[in-house]
Amino acid sequence: MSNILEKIVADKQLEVAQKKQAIPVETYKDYPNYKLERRSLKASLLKEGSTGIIAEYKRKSPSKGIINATAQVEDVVKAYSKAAAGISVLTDEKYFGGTNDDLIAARKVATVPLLRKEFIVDEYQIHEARAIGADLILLIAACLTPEQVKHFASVAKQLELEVLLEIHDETELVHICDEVDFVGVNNRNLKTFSVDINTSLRLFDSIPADKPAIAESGISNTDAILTLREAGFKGFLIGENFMKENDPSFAFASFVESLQSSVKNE
Ligand SMILES: O=C(O)c1ccccc1NCC(=O)[C@H](O)[C@H](O)COP(=O)(O)O
Repeated sequence: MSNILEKIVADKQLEVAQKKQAIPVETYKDYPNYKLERRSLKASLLKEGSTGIIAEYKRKSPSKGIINATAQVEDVVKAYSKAAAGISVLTDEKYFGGTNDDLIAARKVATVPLLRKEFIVDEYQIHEARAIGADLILLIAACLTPEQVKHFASVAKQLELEVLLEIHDETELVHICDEVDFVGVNNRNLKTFSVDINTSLRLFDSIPADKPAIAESGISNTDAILTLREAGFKGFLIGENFMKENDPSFAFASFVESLQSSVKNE
């Protein structure tokens, strides 16, 4: 595990232990969003004409510090909903400046599936994800054993949540199991924070054909999407490229317009 992941995971374990005392897991069934019907990212990604973009609401990050301290979650999520296949909302507060309330607010206005972007280290957080209104969860291979991935993914399935498994390199391919719906390749090296979409391109052939592949991080132009799409990727997780602008909604809309016109001219 990289140093940053080790720190995040250690903090998360502590946070979850405290939360379990404060909010018993059984109480999550009473949350209004627990009862909502779930949306499928798989259906949305595979829909004819999908942009494949999973647009992320991200205030800050370990690699960049503050990215956007003013954009309101409802405004951004409403704009993303117009053309994204899905929306990712970070709920980690310490490192990413997110909260569960961001996801709850996003659920009120989103019309596409919502990914709870969180460092899941305990099945408690999967029940919490459903309670706040997520449609899918992220499992990060670098923080979990293959057995934990299998177990957490089956808990998610019981709760009707889809599962995105994230890998960073070849050594993490062993974490792929039947219970995960998508395999994401994160292009960010967590030791150096450098991003390189060649990581996705290199790993694509090792991803089982029945799991839509999602390229994550460091996507900053439409050419990258065209290259990744050509290689076979169905999804493109993009955060900073939109959130670094004063108006992420406008940045997203312009990006989509440029993507659609390059597709027409192909
Ligand atoms: O973004 C970071 O600095 C980071 C550091 C350590 C662990 C995870 C991190 N990012 C999480 C993500 O996966 C990204 O937010 C997501 O893929 C979007 O990436 P980007 O488009 O580069 O903002």
